[in-house]
Amino acid sequence: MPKKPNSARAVVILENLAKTFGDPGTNKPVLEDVDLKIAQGEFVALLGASGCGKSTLLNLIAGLEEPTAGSMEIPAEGVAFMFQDATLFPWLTARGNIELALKLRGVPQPERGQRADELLKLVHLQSSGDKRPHELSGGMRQRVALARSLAQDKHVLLMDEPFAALDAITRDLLHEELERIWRHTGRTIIFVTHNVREAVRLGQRVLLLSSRPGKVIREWRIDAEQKKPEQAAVLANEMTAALRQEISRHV
Ligand SMILES: Nc1ncnc2c1ncn2[C@@H]1O[C@H](COP(=O)(O)OP(=O)(O)OP(=O)(O)O)[C@@H](O)[C@H]1O
Repeated sequence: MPKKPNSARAVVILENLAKTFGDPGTNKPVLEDVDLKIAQGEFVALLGASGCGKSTLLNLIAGLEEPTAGSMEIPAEGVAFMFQDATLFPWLTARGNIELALKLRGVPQPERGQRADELLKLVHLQSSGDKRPHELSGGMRQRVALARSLAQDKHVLLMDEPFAALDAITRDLLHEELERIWRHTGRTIIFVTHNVREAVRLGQRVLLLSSRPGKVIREWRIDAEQKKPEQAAVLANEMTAALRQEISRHV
C-alpha cells in the first residue's frame, strides 16, 4: 500500500511555475504561479476545462516543454508518460512494443522476454502478447500502453486522459485495473482528466485548474469513505459546480 500522502516526501515540486507560448510580451500565459507538491506514492487527478493547460503542465513535468518562469523538482531518473492514444508501433506485437521500451531502458535481451511477460500479466493480457495493435480492442491497446509505460520503470507516471476515448464499461474496468496496479507498484501518478467521476474514482487528491491563466484554484482530498457511491456522487456534483463556475467565469 502506498504511504499516506501527508507522511510521504514530495517527489514532484513545482514553484511559481509559468508557461507562455510565443512572445510573453503579447501572448497571455497558459499557466501562471502553479505551486504544487506531490507526495511519493500519491495519486493526483488534475481536473480542468478544455484548453486550461492540463497537458501543458504534464509536458512541463515531463521535460517536453520548458517553463517560462518558476522552478521544478522532479526525480533525477525522469518520469514515464502515457497518452490518450496508445501510439503503439503497428508492426510490433503487444509483447514487442513492451520489449522495445525495455530495450530503450537498457534491459539486456535475455531478461526482456520474461519482464515483458510479467508486465503483460500485470495488465491481464498474458494471452494476447503475440497480437498486433490492430488485432486488439481500444481497451486492450491502452493496457499495452500502460504496460509499456510501466516498462520504463520510472517512479512517477504521468497519464494524459488515457481512457478518454474508451466506452464507459471498458473505462470502469480500466479504473479498477489502474487502481490495482497503482497499489501493487506504489507509483506516484498524476492523471489528467476532464471527467469529474473519473477524478473522484481514482484520485486521492483532485486539483482543479483555472483557465487562462491556469493555476490550481481548488483541491479536494478524497479518502476511501468518500469514494463510496453516495458520497462520491455528492463530491462529483460539487466538483462539477466548481468546474462550471470556472468555465462561465472564463467565458
Ligand atoms: N505548442 C504550443 N504552442 C502554442 N500554443 C499551445 C501549445 N501547446 C498548447 N498550446 C495552447 O495552450 C493552451 C492549453 O493547452 P493544453 O493542451 O495544455 O490544454 P488542456 O487543458 O490539456 O486541454 P484539453 O483538455 O482540451 O486537452 C491552449 O490554448 C493551447 O492552444
